[in-house]
Amino acid sequence: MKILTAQEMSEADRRSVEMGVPITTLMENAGAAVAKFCLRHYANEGTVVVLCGKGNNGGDGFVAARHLAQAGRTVRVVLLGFVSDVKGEAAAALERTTPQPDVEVLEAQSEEDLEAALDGAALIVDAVVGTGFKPPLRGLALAVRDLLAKTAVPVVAIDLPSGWDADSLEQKAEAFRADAVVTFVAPKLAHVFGHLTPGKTFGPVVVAPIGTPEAAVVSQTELHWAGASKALTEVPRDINGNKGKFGHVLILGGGYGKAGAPSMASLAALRAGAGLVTAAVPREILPTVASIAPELMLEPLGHETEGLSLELLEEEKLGSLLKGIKVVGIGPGLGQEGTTPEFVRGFVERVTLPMVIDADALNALAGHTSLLRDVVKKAEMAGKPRTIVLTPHPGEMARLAGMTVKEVEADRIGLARRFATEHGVTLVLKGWRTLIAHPDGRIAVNTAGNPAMAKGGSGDILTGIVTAMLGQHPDDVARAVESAVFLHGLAGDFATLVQEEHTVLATDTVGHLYEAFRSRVIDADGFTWIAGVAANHNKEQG
Ligand SMILES: NC(=O)C1=CN([C@@H]2O[C@H](COP(=O)(O)OP(=O)(O)OC[C@H]3O[C@@H](n4cnc5c(N)ncnc54)[C@H](O)[C@@H]3O)[C@@H](O)[C@H]2O)[C@H](O)CC1
Ligand SMILES: [K+]
Repeated sequence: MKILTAQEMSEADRRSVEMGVPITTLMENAGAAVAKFCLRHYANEGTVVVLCGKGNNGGDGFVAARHLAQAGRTVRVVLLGFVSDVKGEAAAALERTTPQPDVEVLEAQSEEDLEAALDGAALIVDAVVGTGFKPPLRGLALAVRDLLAKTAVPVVAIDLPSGWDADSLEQKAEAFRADAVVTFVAPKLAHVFGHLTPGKTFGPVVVAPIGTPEAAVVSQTELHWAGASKALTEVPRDINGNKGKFGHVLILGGGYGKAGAPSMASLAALRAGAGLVTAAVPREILPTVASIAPELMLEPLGHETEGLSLELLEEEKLGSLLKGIKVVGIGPGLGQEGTTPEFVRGFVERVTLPMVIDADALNALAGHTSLLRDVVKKAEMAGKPRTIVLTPHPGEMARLAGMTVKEVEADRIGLARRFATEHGVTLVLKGWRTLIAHPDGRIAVNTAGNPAMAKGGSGDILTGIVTAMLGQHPDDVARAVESAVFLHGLAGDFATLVQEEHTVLATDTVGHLYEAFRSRVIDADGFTWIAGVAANHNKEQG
């Protein structure tokens, strides 16, 4: 699903009208969608107060109010201003709403009016201002913001929490509080990158289709939202499939005191559907790694203190290590001792299997990234394109790109895109809103996951999941990687529903992977949950 700027959204509306879908229809569908969301998720009795501005966001609010009243809810529309000031489409929507005997319309002129209007509300719908917001927030809207901050009544925002700039990557103090957001057609930048409360992830953000023709939605940014692909998680495993068909994964890593990393990557690969998983680790830690799961197979590598032997790169030895392997995950716990970095570079050069490169294997490539470009080019010329996925955190990215972490964080999108296109690789830049940059320049943004996952081991788990997904879907690299990243985040979100962010361990997320695979981001009403999907599923099941 594309991610749009406010400008692109208004162009989509304009094109939509040209293509024969009038604003009236869009507004009717938008308001109906909001009502549907409220009825399903805030089904409690009690008055719904719909706070409306005078623009089209308010128009959506009038339509929502009508549907809520028709569904039997007590509805109070509170207009910030006079009915006579409402013009155009919004006025028409208000006219379609006011014949409803059950909809009370109040014209609020003061803070006192607002306070009285909110009295006894069981649910508040924020339709004060949407994409038409021009900062700074002014007039009565300021008073509304302060009242919402004080009350515990749930708030559902239409399109955007009022006062939030659709293009802003950072939430400003201006914006209203919201517990859920229903937006339309496609997420805007703020829905994907924004924090509602600084440092805090926030509840459901859903995208409702409102009849805008697909062709009307054009995005220049090449940014899209990375959900788990239904095609990859919903389709049952081939009934005739055997373990070979689902990919034999090799996790190569580990070192003295670093048995945990390859263990966790292997465990995650097993849980993410790989047919077979082999961990190739230094002989000394082999028994420890083996103990993570009896399903795991093991291959001993040489002594770790001198680093991995370059002899392993000899054709015969490599051939025997990689026999039957479909995809390699290299790096977790590998260390940088002695010859190891040189081994990694030789491995990347010689092994043409799809490969996920993480941790110390990434560090081995710092200062040698031209190697990536060269092997990718060479393979392309030979007509056998390579699949290389790098999974750096910002520190590893900084080393790879030869810059500081601060510089990486200042332009994550630009840097990820440049690196991926220049080197012909898929780059998973981890952190708040992990980015997946594809070699063709497209970028997917992951919205699943939470601060519980900012812990050691998380990256190893991700490497295992990405490797396993690639092993199962080697011809669908982009979707396999995006799905893996999303599933990992979602598993973390499910974990925090039963534990606290402080207590969740990386291995705990593996135990919740099944819930991530099971969950659907598109609900029964056709809404796409770009945030809050775990909480929704948990509620439905509970
Ligand atoms: N395809 C779609 O997504 C559709 C979206 N719709 C909805 O329309 C709004 C955008 O409507 P627009 O009329 O352009 O603007 P707003 O209603 O968001 O804002 C105008 C309104 O707000 C007041 N205002 C502006 N800035 C401020 C401020 N700083 N402080 C206080 N008040 C402010 C202004 O005075 C006006 O009264 C979009 O978000 C969707 O919700 C349509 O339904 C069509 C389809
Ligand atoms: K709003």
